[in-house]
Amino acid sequence: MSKKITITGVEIIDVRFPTSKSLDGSDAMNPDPDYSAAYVILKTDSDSGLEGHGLTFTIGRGNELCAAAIQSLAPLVVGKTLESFTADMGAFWKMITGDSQLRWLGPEKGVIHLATGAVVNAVWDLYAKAEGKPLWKLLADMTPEELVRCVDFTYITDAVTPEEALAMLKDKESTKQERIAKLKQDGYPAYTTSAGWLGYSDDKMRRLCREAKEAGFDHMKIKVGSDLQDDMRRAAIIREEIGDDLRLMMDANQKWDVDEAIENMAELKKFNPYWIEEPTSPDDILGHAKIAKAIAPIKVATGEHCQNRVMFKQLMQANAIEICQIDSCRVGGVNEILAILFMAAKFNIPVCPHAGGVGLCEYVQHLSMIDYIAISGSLENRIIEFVDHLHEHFFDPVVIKEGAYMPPSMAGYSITMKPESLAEYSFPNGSYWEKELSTTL
Ligand SMILES: C[C@H](O)[C@@H](O)[C@@H](O)[C@H](O)C(=O)O
Ligand SMILES: [Mg+2]
Repeated sequence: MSKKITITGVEIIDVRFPTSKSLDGSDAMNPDPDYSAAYVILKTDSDSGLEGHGLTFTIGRGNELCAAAIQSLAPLVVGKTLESFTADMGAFWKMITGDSQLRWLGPEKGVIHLATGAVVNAVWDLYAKAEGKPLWKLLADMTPEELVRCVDFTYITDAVTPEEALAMLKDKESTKQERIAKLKQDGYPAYTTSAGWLGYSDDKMRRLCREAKEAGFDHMKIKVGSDLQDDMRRAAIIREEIGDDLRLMMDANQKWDVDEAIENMAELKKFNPYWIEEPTSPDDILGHAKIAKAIAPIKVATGEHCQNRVMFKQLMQANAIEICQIDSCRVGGVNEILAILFMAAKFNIPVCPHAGGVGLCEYVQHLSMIDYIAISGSLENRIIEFVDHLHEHFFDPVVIKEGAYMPPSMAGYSITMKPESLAEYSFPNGSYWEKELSTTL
């Protein structure tokens, strides 16, 4: 970085896509999601017009609360230089989450933390753009010491210490380039949820299963949790389409009580599910542990609603999760994700990020790649979720080849949306919503 870059302002846009109309993204708990983003643009004084973009994902109503919380965080970054942050990214994160009056709203959970995710990710996007590198490469080029310094270890040193994290990174340092070469060659394995949304008709589900298989996917996920008999019927159809060899995952989106989850999985096990995702409340650590014990060898997966690293720590310590589903903007952005990746590597738990939303595929590919390159060093049982919705709105959309994510090459965090998309889908005054709301009034 040559000249210092000052953040001069924050633009916040409430963007909503009407996915509930096609039932894309529908599940047992969320029957009508409108994939939405509280979107942030960090404006700067750079000569080349550099901006940092970030978003946090919601499913529609309430997106304005996240936008308002981002507004509350804005004074913490406006008027500061990017260099003052990148000199110590761990300190930057502590500053953003440490404002005592705003911290009262969490701490580190709920709307304020979703907003933190958007702002922190926008700073990382700006950093990566200023360095001319995709985010995964920016992180991969850091020394072990630099990467460890990005993390706030507060509340997790009983699970992993900075010294242990450093040792993990040093252990993988000499073989990093081999893994980068492998990613460029074969990509990072993915699974698809696109066929499995609950609101889809049987015919559509069958067609999408066939298409996914032809596209090279060998893992698929379906939604369960509305009605057991219907879950069994749909699982049977999917197995008929994909055969016995492909891995099938199930996602209950928090629908069940603990014992109900155990009972229902005793029935659904005949379809040989690889994992059951969010079987119950995301806050019920002991409940997850009970389920995991009862339904083994079916694995318990969770994380898309796990609010911070402290909850992940407890899930891991209690043997309550076997698949860690990080979410790029539910927790406080890249820094906190790194903390979770260190813990997952320590506990030997595969990380399979959550990406069912808008922009989440674009984000999480970078996170899984840095996990493979520098932290866990492994692809074993690791797959990134892929959903085939709304990629056309991004400048640097994901590239999937033969069921795998190819490493992005454009500078930044791949999350920059096209201005015309922002204009059309901003709520409620974008051209799409003006028209839609005037006809529904
Ligand atoms: C409402 C959303 O589409 C969820 O169903 C989705 O995030 C899902 O849980 C997933 O695992 O992708
Ligand atoms: Mg899910």
